[in-house]
Amino acid sequence: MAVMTGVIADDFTGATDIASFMAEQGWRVALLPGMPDMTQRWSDDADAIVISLKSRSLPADEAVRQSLQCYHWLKQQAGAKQIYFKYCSTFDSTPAGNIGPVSDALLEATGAPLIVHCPALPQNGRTVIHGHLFVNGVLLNESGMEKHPLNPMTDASLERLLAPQTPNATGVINLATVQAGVQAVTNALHQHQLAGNKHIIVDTLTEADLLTLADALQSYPLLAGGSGLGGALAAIAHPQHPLAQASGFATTIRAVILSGSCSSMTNRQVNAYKAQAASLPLDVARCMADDAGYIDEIALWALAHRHDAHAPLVYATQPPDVLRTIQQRYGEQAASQAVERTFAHLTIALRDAGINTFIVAGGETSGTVVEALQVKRLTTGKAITPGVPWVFAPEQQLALALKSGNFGQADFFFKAQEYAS
Ligand SMILES: Nc1ncnc2c1ncn2[C@@H]1O[C@H](COP(=O)(O)OP(=O)(O)O)[C@@H](O)[C@H]1O
Ligand SMILES: O=C(O)[C@@H](O)C(=O)COP(=O)(O)O
Repeated sequence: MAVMTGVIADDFTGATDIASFMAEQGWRVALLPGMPDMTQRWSDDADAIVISLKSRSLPADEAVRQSLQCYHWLKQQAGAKQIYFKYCSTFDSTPAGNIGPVSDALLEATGAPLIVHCPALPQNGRTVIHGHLFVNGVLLNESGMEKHPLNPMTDASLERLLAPQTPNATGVINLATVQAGVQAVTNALHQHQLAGNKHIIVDTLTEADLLTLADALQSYPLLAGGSGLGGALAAIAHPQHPLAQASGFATTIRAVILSGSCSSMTNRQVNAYKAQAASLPLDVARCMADDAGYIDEIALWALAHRHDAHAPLVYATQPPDVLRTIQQRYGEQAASQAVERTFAHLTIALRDAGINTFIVAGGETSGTVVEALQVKRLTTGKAITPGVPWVFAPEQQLALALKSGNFGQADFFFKAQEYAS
């Protein structure tokens, strides 16, 4: 079966985010965690296949290699007509990549004249005006994202952020043009193509702007950005399918919460939750020591709380000043790897002890957890909050909620459990 859109997502929360927005608009979405088997032909009915990689923070050449492998599979084995490179609505990247290098590799592979970048997600407060990214009306570099542990976003100009990541020329389609309608966008794209610009950033303020862009871009071979445009592509597509939301909760839900995001929203969510539920902070010194006894201790603690009214929370989440001290002591990469490794081992220990429901905060953290669980295929259920659906691994009988760092409100961890039924 030919698939309309093949999505290559650079992290796992991003994959469930775009899958959720597409499914809510009536698309049949297949969600594949990790790279598919290159020899396997796709034979199911799907409007979109979303592949989640954990490539956002990899060295650029490895991110490119994995993304291209997904691209070839999506084209050759699934017949995808359009390729969508899903990255973060806060443009998470560093001067080394990976948005520029992966986009350039996909440009070359597809032969597309240009790649359109639409990170905006107005429903969650991400907008782009004059090529500058805002989060809830605040410039990206003042939104808290400037303190991200792996990719601090210290500028809001998308052209300036892309410049060190690509040798190619960039351009912007401004809001006035987008709001002038589909033909104006089509003309502007043509002008950029004539000028030789390769990376075209589109301003987007509202849901209506997304629909205009989707209309203008529905047959474009190569798109990139957040989940907003993905949802809009599904919204304007025909035919629509009846909304089908999977459900796969175990009869007896045994849940834990693992939080590895240090975003400002996750800090609020952890603070709100730990005031009312059992919670355990990770000790990064012990994570660094990679001591198996530590994993057993945390797992036993979590299991002792599995019958509490609220699921136990294990968290590495820390406010920026504490995080800075930890990173200065151990190094950014080493500390983050130690924390991720601890979550991976803990996930396996908890799964082996009968935990069947994981609520996870943070994109890299979610990637670590899903990789540890060796999940092969996920189905998409109802959204707890925009961009965060429950997803299910039917073979392993697991339910997962993978929350992007800054998504949800302060009560997210409570709300996720209310939605588990
Ligand atoms: N206390 C901590 N000290 C050092 N690194 C941490 C700490 N807590 C989390 N991290 C690391 O920070 C990164 C957070 O990234 P991620 O999970 O993607 O969150 P977000 O979705 O907010 O970007 C992870 O690699 C995680 O292991
Ligand atoms: O586009 C988004 O904001 C999310 O889908 C996403 O990618 C979030 O990444 P993390 O905050 O690292 O989870």
